[in-house]
Amino acid sequence: MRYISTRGQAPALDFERAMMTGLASDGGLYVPEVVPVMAPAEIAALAGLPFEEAAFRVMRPFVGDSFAPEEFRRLIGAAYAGFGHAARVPLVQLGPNHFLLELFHGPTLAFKDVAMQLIGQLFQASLARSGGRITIVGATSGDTGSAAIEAFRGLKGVDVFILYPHGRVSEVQRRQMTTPSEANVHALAMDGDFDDCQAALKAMFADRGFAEGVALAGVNSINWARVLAQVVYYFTAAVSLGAPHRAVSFTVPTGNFGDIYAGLIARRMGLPIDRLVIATNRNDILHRTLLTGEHRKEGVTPSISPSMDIQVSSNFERALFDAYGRDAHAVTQDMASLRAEGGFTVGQGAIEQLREWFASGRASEEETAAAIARTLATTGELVCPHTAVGIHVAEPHLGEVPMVTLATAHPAKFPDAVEAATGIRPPLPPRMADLYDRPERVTRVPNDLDALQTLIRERIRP
Ligand SMILES: Cc1ncc(COP(=O)(O)O)c(C=O)c1O
Ligand SMILES: N[C@@H](CCOP(=O)(O)O)C(=O)O
Repeated sequence: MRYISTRGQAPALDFERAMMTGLASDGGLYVPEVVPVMAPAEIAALAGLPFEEAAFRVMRPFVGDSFAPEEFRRLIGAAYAGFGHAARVPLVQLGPNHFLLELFHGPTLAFKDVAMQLIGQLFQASLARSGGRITIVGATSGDTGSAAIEAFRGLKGVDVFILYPHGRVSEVQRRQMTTPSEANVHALAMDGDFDDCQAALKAMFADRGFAEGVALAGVNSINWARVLAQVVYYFTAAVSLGAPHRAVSFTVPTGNFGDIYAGLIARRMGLPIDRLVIATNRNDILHRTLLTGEHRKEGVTPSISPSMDIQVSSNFERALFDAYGRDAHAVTQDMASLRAEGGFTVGQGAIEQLREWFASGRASEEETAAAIARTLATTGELVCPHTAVGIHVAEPHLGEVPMVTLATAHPAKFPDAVEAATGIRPPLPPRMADLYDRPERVTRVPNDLDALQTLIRERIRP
């Protein structure tokens, strides 16, 4: 299995090298040259399997020779052993044909753990083979950072630097990133918003001297392995609702577009997904793009679903590449316009294709809060604000086909928003009960590439 860049200039790589490389050297994102298809019988055979075995079967064709089957099985087992639910990603019924897919039973209480725990295992296995060391730099609006720190804290041969927008993550998210005491963890509170953090990260990859000098690695969803691990739960959820004999729809709270792109891959692999609905908060560039065909960023506006306060959605590039019929030149031009002019018009054929693949909607702040309150009143479920965005957007699509809304974080990560909407302050799980007592360790950093690179060079350990 080979991976190619959406910009067409970087060398094609195998799974392991694409994973360890992160962003392609031409600035593009790696995608599989060919998406493997699962036959209906293979999909049906996933029913009733433990999550780990289903994960192995869904991901295995993408991995090629990078990991031997038994090693890959063992790494998957280790990744999910610490999840707090036997099903790993359980489905909960909200209404007659509406289900929540709870993706927050991992160690840091957000869906990012599902992929990050696996990536941690895969990176360790790869580094043990090569004997190398790496510098992970991640950009986060709150959840990727804590998941990455949890997956890589204390590991030999790895330093992990996390850039988060100062003052724009929840207190729980911040403390999850600033309280780990391991010397290889570096929480950096940057002036700016998430888009600035992600732009700084991409600029570090573009500076090949820096990237090679520090052995830069990325664990955001720019990394194909992140997307791949997220494909799995579309299969497990759909199969438990009757796929492949019956189609299932999904609504996905969306920011950086990694999670919903994983859904597109699942559909392309043969999973009968009817609607794939993008749910955005007030930072609604993706919804506007589908409505108007204009992909134009406005400033990021803080919201009560802060992890989705994103206007430059990295993985949209992967969807565009596919929508343009894999025309790397068209993607490269659009990305240049996004950088230079703040936006571009999606080509006519491509926008029609995207509208065929995705539906979309947005939730205002009031609608998000109302969805939290309404869900509690009608179902007894307390949901996080990101999940509430999904529920609000999913509701008009409810009908004959079962709808699965992705519950992307635990409500206790966002206690202020949940309490404001319901009067209930969700408690942290007992293992995190002392989070507010642990000392914090964080460095304030400017939005300045040179300063960031200097700090990283000085901090990395041999
Ligand atoms: C809790 C939560 N929900 C939804 C999202 C959106 O996911 P994605 O970036 O894959 O679109 C994120 C992060 O972006 C998140 O942390
Ligand atoms: N919401 C994310 C933003 C980064 O997303 P990623 O999937 O590209 O890592 C976060 O919580 O950091």
